Amino acid sequence: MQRITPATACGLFDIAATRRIEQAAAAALPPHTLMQRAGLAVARLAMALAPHARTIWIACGPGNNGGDGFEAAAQLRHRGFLPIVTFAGHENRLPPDASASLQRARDAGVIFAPEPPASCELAIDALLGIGSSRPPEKLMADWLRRMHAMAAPVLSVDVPSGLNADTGDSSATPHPGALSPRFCLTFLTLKPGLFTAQGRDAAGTVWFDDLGCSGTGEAPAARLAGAPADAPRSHASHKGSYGDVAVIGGASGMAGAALLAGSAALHAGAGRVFVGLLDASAAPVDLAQPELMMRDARSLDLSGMTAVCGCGGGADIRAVLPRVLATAAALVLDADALNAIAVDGALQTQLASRARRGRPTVITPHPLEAARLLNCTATDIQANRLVAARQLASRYGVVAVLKGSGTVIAEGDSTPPVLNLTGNARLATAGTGDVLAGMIGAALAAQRPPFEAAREAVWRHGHIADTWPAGAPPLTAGALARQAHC
Ligand SMILES: NC(=O)C1=CN([C@@H]2O[C@H](COP(=O)(O)OP(=O)(O)OC[C@H]3O[C@@H](n4cnc5c(N)ncnc54)[C@H](O)[C@@H]3O)[C@@H](O)[C@H]2O)[C@@H](O)CC1
Ligand SMILES: [K+]
Repeated sequence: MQRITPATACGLFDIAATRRIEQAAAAALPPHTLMQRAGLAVARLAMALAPHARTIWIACGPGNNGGDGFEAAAQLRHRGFLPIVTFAGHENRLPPDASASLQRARDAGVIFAPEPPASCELAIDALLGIGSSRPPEKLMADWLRRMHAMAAPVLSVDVPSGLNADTGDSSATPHPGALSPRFCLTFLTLKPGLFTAQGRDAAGTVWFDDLGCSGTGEAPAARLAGAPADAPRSHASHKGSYGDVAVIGGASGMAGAALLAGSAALHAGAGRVFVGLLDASAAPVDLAQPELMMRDARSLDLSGMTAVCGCGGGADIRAVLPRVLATAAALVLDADALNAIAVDGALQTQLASRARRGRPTVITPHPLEAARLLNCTATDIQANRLVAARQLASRYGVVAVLKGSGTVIAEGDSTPPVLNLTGNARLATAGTGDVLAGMIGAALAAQRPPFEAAREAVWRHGHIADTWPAGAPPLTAGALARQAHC
């Protein structure tokens, strides 16, 4: 059993692949073995999470996920615990494995109750796993609501009930805000839906058990990003070794966004950083950051530079975009640049032509910006973030960074997208997106391949928030930018 952390780098498998892996594993083992292993693993984690629990409530559903719950109940009872099982199903319609486990729970003396206990020290959600086919209703929905209203930790078996294991969508399922601590023990494969959209909030800390069935010929649907390797600088390097970044943005009243991106690029290690402001009346120097070379946006020669375009650009960014798209050696497009491209077919054609000319581009939309670029709604984007990121990447010939809980980084169709696990709600403050754009710009300027540049910068950006000291003042975008080297 392994706890998944932001440093974990491994493949994620969709439901169809997981089913094939499960069938192959079950065929190679004596009957009922997988479910016994799954139940034992649940019982072990339950005992570790609540070693002194008097009451453990296990809510079991009508399929094999419920079977894992019965099996865990039997194992816990054998070890002296007093699990209380509530069963939302019909005994005579259970699949064979689950039916055998129900009998084992009865034989072990497990208590079956018609109603959940009023309180417990641990609740185990074994209602629905990868066989969930519609939002939980009536009894199941009621039990889930009660479970998440309790202060006790919740341990989800395989998948939080009602969560789509492929997409992380659980918009119709009662998984209310962060009340109780959440854990999820998932089997055989790690599923992408545990790590993006509503998946992270619903699952909490994820544990993985391969049930002794390691090794698979299946192709992953996505991968976890994992921590980037350190990149030591050679002694003989100089500022030219790390490239030039030009931030283009900062229309009237919005210079701060461009300065934040510039500061982030600087602290992330760019050799030189120019800030080309769209507001011609802006101050000629940033006294707090004199390293930033302030220019008029229209005067910069971008042919040897990485441009970071759009931060605080407002409507004025439209006028400079044709030249930026045509001339920037490498490019990060954010915010207002993305909004301008979304409504302009000529700019879209120009963007797509960059890939054919061998000029790398990374785009960093949040879900609403992504929706504008794909001509759909933010709800559509959130319903399948992996697919949306892939569509962005292939339609525009770019590396797409779809921001949000479980940021997705996608590149074309040949590479599986990557899901990033760093970051937290501290980043939900103005300017943090500008900082990310600047960090990606610095990595591109240092000649990192675009997919790697995006993956590494996204990981580091979130890691700063994850390691921000608990008692320290709130994380601001300026402070985030100053930590961009971490
Ligand atoms: N078969 C095996 O040997 C193993 C199965 N495993 C477990 O089995 C799970 C998959 O089992 P199943 O394929 O039986 O699927 P589930 O147990 O996830 O659920 C399928 C059942 O729930 C019903 N259902 C779906 N959505 C519902 C809803 N909203 N309201 C009410 N009923 C609903 C379906 O009609 C079906 O009866 C995995 O997630 C995992 O927990 C693991 O124990 C590994 C081994
Ligand atoms: K479950």
